[in-house]
Amino acid sequence: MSDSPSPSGTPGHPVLSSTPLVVAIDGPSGSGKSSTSRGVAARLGLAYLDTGAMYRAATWLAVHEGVDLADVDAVADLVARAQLVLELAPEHHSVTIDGHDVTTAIRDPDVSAAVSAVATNLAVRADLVARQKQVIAEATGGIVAEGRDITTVVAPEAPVRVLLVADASARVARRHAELGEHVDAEAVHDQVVRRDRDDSTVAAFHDAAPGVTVLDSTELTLEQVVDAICALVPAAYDPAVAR
Ligand SMILES: Nc1ncnc2c1ncn2[C@@H]1O[C@H](COP(=O)(O)OP(=O)(O)OP(=O)(O)O)[C@@H](O)[C@H]1O
Ligand SMILES: Nc1ccn([C@H]2C[C@H](O)[C@@H](COP(=O)(O)O)O2)c(=O)n1
Repeated sequence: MSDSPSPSGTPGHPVLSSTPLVVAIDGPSGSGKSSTSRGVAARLGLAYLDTGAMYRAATWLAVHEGVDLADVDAVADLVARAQLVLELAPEHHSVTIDGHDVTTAIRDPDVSAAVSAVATNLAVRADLVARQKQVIAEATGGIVAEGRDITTVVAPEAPVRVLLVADASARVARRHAELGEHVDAEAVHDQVVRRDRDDSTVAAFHDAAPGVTVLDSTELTLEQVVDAICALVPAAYDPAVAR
């Protein structure tokens, strides 16, 4: 609980912030960003923005339209013209691009294997970052946004910024458990380790920027991670959840 008097409050009774709460969560693949972000959003009654889903949807569209992912201009032009709609409720966050519901399809292994080619397309990044900023600015009830560059590029002024990390072995094991033991171990390793290496060429998500809280989830349960992030919320936003 804040003990410094706010402009018109008194010690211990802060004036609730009039600006919507933004929680920014970055981290490598398999660190638990999506699960954690959905949990924090549900607990705090906030919207939820999965920016990775936007890059995945853009990738799905390019593949669906038969565009060569190496043709960066063609991909950027296609994405710029695309209508991308995300449902922002944490419990059902659908993704639609140009009228196609791709909520499930964007999680397919072929999309996971190809998405870095689109995520490292700088013109696509500029386009999707602008859209992400607009979604956050329009989230009048507050929002949790997760990805790789939220704490540094998309929402660097967010009052709560977290870099969620975990040991590579834990991240690979979690993703393998999620996909099923039948999935080839090499493919899982590629989805986690190789993709992070590619992604880190355009977004700095291995080291925390100044003011960003690093949270290592390796030895924590999902619930413990959600608790730890909710505890970072300044009292000015909601004393009930800042305890
Ligand atoms: N703290 C945790 N302990 C154990 N398992 C976890 C924890 N956090 C998340 N998981 C599980 O690990 C798997 C990956 O989590 P999640 O998809 O949230 O990671 P992510 O960082 O969003 O990955 P990506 O960026 O690749 O989408 C899921 O099955 C999830 O339930
Ligand atoms: N803000 C973001 C979010 C995601 N990406 C990249 C990283 C992955 O290659 C891909 C999909 O993300 P995931 O769904 O696995 O979190 O998009 C990015 O570069 N910036």
